[in-house]
Amino acid sequence: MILGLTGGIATGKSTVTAMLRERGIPVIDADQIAREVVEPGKPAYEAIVEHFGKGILLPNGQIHRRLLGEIVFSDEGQRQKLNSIVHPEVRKVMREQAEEAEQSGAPIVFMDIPLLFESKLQHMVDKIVVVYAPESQQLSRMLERDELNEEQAIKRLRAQWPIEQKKQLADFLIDNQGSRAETETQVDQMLQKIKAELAR
Ligand SMILES: CC(C)(COP(=O)(O)OP(=O)(O)OC[C@H]1O[C@@H](n2cnc3c(N)ncnc32)[C@H](O)[C@@H]1O)[C@@H](O)C(=O)NCCC(=O)NCCS
Ligand SMILES: Nc1ncnc2c1ncn2[C@@H]1O[C@H](COP(=O)(O)OP(=O)(O)OP(=O)(O)O)[C@@H](O)[C@H]1O
Repeated sequence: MILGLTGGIATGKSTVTAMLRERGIPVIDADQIAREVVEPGKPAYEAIVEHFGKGILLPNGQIHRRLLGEIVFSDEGQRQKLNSIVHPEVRKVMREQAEEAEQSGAPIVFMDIPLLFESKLQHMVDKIVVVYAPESQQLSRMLERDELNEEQAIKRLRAQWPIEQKKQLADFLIDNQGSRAETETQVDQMLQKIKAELAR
């Protein structure tokens, strides 16, 4: 069974991913793949430099993510352009990794895809898990974690579907407003339900 793990920015997807991996469950990470496919020399890297110019590179030739983020989270057209370069490459690698995991005999595979709904990727998964925290907490966790000011954090929030909308579409909801321990309990309960479904 392939489960899509999604949510909003800073709702706790990586936190839940770490809990799943601790339990030996493979998780394919779209954000991680999105970083790998834009490394120097990769086709997406070349296309990004071609479109956005050498001004978005660091002195070592890597993409200046903060600067590119500033551009694409302030301009929807530029964001769509970046998405159209990066997303097909990400999907390709995700499919390859899912096949590998299934071939290795894993009965349950998670795919952490932040933009699962926005990119209409529901067809890639059997069930959808939404990691939820209210918008106010998304903002405060973003401000604490990332070196963003409030305006920049709000722009990132606005680039995604509202979390309340995603919450309505979940097959499994993990409410990550409380402590990590409370989230851990919900992860275990969800896994029990999934295993029971598989055994049926
Ligand atoms: C714009 C970039 C360079 C900013 O990099 P940065 O290191 O600051 O952020 P990071 O990649 O860790 O993303 C953090 C979060 O931002 C959100 N986010 C990222 N890209 C997008 C996007 N195109 N649209 C909406 N939200 C996005 C996601 O919730 C993601 O989890 C980078 O996010 C990127 O290349 N984005 C395009 C690819 C993409 O869509 N990635 C996310 C899902 S595959
Ligand atoms: N239950 C919790 N209690 C306290 N802090 C938490 C909890 N869950 C997550 N956090 C913190 O909130 C921040 C966001 O969590 P995390 O990185 O897991 O979110 P994410 O959904 O993966 O974010 P992104 O979309 O940016 O990749 C992190 O700094 C994390 O340590």
